[in-house]
Amino acid sequence: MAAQIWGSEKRARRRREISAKIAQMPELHDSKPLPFMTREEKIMESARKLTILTEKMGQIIDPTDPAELYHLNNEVLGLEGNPMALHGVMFIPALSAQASDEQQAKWLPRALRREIIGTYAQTELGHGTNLQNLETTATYDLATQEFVLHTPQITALKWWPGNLGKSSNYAVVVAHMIIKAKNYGPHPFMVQLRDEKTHEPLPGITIGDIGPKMAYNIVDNGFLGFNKYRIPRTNLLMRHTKVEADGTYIKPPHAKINYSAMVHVRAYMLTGQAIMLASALNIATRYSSVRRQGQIDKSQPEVKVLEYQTQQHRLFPSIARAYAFQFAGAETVKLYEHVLKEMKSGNVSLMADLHALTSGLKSVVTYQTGEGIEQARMACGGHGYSMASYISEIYGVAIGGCTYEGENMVMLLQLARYLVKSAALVKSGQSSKLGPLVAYLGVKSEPTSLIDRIPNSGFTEYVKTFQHVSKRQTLKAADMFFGLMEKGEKREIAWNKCSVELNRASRLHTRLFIVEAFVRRVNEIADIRIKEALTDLLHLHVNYELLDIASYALEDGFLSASQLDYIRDQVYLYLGKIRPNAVSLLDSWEFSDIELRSVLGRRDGNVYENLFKWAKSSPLNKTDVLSSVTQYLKPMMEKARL
Ligand SMILES: CCCCCCCCCCCCCCCCCC(=O)SCCNC(=O)CCNC(=O)[C@H](O)C(C)(C)COP(=O)(O)OP(=O)(O)OC[C@H]1O[C@@H](n2cnc3c(N)ncnc32)[C@H](O)[C@@H]1OP(=O)(O)O
Ligand SMILES: Cc1cc2nc3c(=O)[nH]c(=O)nc-3n(C[C@H](O)[C@H](O)[C@H](O)COP(=O)(O)OP(=O)(O)OC[C@H]3O[C@@H](n4cnc5c(N)ncnc54)[C@H](O)[C@@H]3O)c2cc1C
Repeated sequence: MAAQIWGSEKRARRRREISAKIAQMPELHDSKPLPFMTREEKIMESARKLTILTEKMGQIIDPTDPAELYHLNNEVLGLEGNPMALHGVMFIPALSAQASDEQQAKWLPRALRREIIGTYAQTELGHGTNLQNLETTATYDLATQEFVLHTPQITALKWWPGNLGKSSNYAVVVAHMIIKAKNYGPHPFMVQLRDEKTHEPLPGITIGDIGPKMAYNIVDNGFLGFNKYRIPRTNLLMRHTKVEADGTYIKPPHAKINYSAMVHVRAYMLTGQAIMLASALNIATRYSSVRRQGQIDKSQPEVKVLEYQTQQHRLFPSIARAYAFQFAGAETVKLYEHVLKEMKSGNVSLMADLHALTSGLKSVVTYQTGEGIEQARMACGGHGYSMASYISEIYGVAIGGCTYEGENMVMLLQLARYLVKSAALVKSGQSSKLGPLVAYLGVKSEPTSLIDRIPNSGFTEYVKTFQHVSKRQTLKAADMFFGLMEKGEKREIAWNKCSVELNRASRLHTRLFIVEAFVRRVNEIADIRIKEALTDLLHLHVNYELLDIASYALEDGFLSASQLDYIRDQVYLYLGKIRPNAVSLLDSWEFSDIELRSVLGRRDGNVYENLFKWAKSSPLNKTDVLSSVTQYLKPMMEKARL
């Protein structure tokens, strides 16, 4: 199963080897539980491990393999981030996709050797979503052949970029490019922020940390201001766009090609989210098979809480989602790598499809991951609320994904643009022009679902039902939009008035893609036992998801009330079937105890003893009487006694 999850037997084996090596290297372990450290201590601890890793990485992993790097990162540095998180996630990808060959030769080897640390600085205090209204300017000075970066007012301060505050000395900065008073829109520039020897900010740069966040606090998300700060013309990233010495602007082959670093993260973050969901579920499911509370049959001893159907219903559908996200994520990464290769050689024809797909997926996957992790926390009762479970940190980090790389509602609306265009093709009889991801919009569906009549259809009837609801909602939302425009409403006003319905269409379309990705993967599996276990999970997935969106299929009678009862029964049936495999389905992800950082989720199940040990190690327990008591509470009580 691990081979299915991680892509191949070799990958699964390599992960095991890497974990085993790390287990033997105490210098790479947390020196004490992270929840007991202050933010400064955590940042220091992370930097300590990061530098050891830089020295020893080659002994542990193949540093050119992103999957091995990611695993090493999760084991040693963990989810809370590290001082170079954005260096790998966005700075290097931005340079790789947007810098010319000459620029790459100059900067990439230095970045890869970690001679310099970089980040991606785009969002500002006043604007993150609406990139067209970013306020930082890069004005071309023809006389000196330099760009002058400037922060005209407080809202133009860069705000949020990870590791910008304290760690990075370079950044890819996105600013409006102005040449001879003409604004060419946001463009990426390579900018040195700090002196390479002293690490002091360079003159003209104001920089710092934005303060603690809900989670992810090892990362120094930062602010950055420019006071007429000059950089050479050749620091504009010039793979696709060029500015010549005389100020001539050569436009890129696609207007949004500069957005590629964002698309990169949107594509890669899906499997990252799947891992976080599976981690939280691994903790909750293991604990649920240790925790005994109450009896189902009063004549019997207390049961493991995992025996309760409500507990299974809370956890198992999310197990199925974690697998579904991992499989859909793997497909998306493959597509992304293909499109990136095409883009580099000038073929931009697939960019719109990739943008639509990743916009929908990042939104649905991050939202459902958040839901699943929160349910996992509640499934652990009181101990889930303790940082000893570590679920709250996983939750905090995961839900950051609902916001970063494009706020979820906004990204769903990006997909909706694509769906509405596709609907227009269907309505004008041009369905043959639909791309493969939306081809179903042009196919006539049956009047009713056959789900309960062809139970061994290999999920075909389920896929058809998802297609039906997605198609119907897309055409309905598009009709609403076109109808408003026909009545004389301006395009943007009409769009806003339909946006809830449009986003519903985007979610349904994306959920269909996820279901199909899961079906595709299960169909490919040769090993009978693995196929059987995943088929059970897929049964739970399609029935649970369909129940969740049933109103769309009931509205037009595509599903009947009795079919709904059938679907519900299937959910209960598969909860029971999955129960014996539940712990194994998560253990198959092979997270080590080092990586999970959870007392509740320990592999050996020795929870209570270790919870007590953990509590005793709380810094508050170093003394029996705290100074807050001697200074305030004790005098108060004494005064009251007088
Ligand atoms: C190996 C294992 C690995 C596992 C790895 C796991 C790694 C993950 C780790 C995660 C840690 C992450 C740390 C955090 C990083 C956060 C970094 C950030 O947030 S950085 C900051 C992130 N910030 C954000 O994400 C900001 C969000 N905002 C935006 O992206 C944009 O403003 C916008 C897209 C909303 C609109 O843009 P705007 O320019 O106003 O455009 P219009 O709306 O006017 O549409 C015009 C046309 O353009 C089209 N089009 C648009 N984009 C694209 C595209 N990319 N392409 C193609 N086309 C695109 C669009 O479809 C439309 O087409 P049509 O319909 O006309 O045909
Ligand atoms: C953990 C974290 C890490 C980050 N790292 C980076 C980084 O490394 N580099 C970087 O540059 N940035 C980074 N960001 C910033 C992030 O990319 C932005 O916060 C994000 O893109 C959302 O933009 P915003 O903050 O402007 O939200 P807003 O756009 O202000 O969103 C507020 C509300 O307005 C709604 N809204 C906005 N526009 C529309 C619209 N057109 N239609 C409908 N609703 C709309 C949204 O849906 C939301 O409900 C990070 C953020 C976080 C939380």
